[in-house]
Amino acid sequence: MTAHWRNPVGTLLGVFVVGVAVLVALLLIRTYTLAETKRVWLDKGALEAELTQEEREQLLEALKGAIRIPTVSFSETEQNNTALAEFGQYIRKAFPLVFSSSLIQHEVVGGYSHLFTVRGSDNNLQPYMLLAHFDVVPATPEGWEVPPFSGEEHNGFIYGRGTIDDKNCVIGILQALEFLLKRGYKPRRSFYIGFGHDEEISGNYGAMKIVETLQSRGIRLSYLLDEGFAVLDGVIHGTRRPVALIGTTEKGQITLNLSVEKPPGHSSMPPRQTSIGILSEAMSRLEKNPMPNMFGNGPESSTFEDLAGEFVFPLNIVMANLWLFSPIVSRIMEQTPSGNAFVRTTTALSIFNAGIKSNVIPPIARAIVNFRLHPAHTVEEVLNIVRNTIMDEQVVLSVVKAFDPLPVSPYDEENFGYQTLKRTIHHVYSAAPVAPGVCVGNTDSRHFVNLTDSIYRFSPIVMKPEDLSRIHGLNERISKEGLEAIVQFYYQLIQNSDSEKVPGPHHIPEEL
Ligand SMILES: CCCCCCCC/C=C\CCCCCCCC(=O)NCC(=O)O
Ligand SMILES: [Zn+2]
Ligand SMILES: [Zn+2]
Repeated sequence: MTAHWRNPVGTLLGVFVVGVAVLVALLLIRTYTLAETKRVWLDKGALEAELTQEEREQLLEALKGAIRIPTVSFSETEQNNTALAEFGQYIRKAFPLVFSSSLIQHEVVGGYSHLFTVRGSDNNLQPYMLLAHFDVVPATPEGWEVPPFSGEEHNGFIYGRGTIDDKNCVIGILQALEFLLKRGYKPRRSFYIGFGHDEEISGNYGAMKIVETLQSRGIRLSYLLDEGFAVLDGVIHGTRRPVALIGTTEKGQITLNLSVEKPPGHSSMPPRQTSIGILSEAMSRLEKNPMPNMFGNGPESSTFEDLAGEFVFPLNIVMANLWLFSPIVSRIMEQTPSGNAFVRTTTALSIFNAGIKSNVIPPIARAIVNFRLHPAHTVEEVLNIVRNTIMDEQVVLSVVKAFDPLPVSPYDEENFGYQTLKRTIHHVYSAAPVAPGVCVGNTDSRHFVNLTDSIYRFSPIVMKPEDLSRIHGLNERISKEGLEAIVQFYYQLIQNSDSEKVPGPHHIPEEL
């Protein structure tokens, strides 16, 4: 037996090797234990919508007609009101059974928004709500393969502003309900449908008025589903198959106005710095000094832990052991715009206006910066960081809009809304694994926090990496199959929501 003090290096090496072996064993045990507990369970959904060819055509035309109505929200104060009113007339014609059913009460709220009350047979079941919006952000033809308000079909896709955000959901919900009514469906659980007309600017005159209407009637909701995340195919690097993220919370927001005022004058005798130069430097400092990486300080960690088993080796080990690997993961995440949005408060310089004439020193320069707050940040904290980054008294800050990150909705096995969504996603999207996540964009659902604690942001669409830039960007589109899947999803969700029990892995679905 060799005395250890005679060979200390060998002893140290032996201890090191054993230590590494133990660590790897622990990592593997945790990885596969976590994966096992998150095993996807299959569940037969409710009755499928077996669409006839004529119904398929009807659905396509319904979306195309909706896209052709330019319901644009140009700015916080300017909308195409004529188009908003026209859209209301359009859906009345396109969905006659919905608008004539004795089970459904329809109201116009806030001038242009729509509220449907669908009466169920069992008053003991707490109602739920499906939310969407039909206003869209502006789009000019430059860069589009087809004109953005033509609704044209191209290579199996319908193109147009609103095909992802969010007229696809408006039409999908109405078409699913129209088909259900056509097949004699009568709901057990009452539900509400809300379509906002100003989501892209505030929701203050649409969604907020819907909230006030429901609150005045003493309504509490079992759960609420709005637009948001999606079935992500290849978006999360390293996942073996499409994964569905349900937004159980959403980031906060600050829309900040920055301005610099300086005396005007002749451009032939310019000052050392004009208002444009001063403001440009301030904006550049904000852009060059991103907010701190907060990965691991919010609910985003549970997204990856829940999905650990869906990652390829060795990422599955990494994601199951974020206690050890989160510094590496957070660095990788911040390399893409979508991943970066997941790990920090983002800073977007979105508007810059200045100057009145080429030979006049600009009297004022104005800009807008749009921040989306990570769940671990507050409005006050971010404004302090902004002030300390700009460090220039000449730059005047004024907050246009601000709200803290939203509360995290429950997503445990006992929550009816989350589990019913999960069950429906599994059925319609070939058992895609489901995980909770922080929705990086904002939605009208944030106004409903006093009506339910179970608010979920999920659009029933499949998104690939190249689709993310289509949202508010160029060539927004949806495939014909994708549109049918949307109808299928809501058709199933409405039926699944009739259950009085929280669906579990072995739940026997109700037959229509
Ligand atoms: C692990 C990294 C995952 C990152 C996944 C990002 C996937 C993004 C998928 C969908 C985009 C979310 C958009 C949410 C809806 C936004 C609606 C809207 O435009 N609201 C107005 C606004 O936010 O200003
Ligand atoms: Zn939008
Ligand atoms: Zn939207």
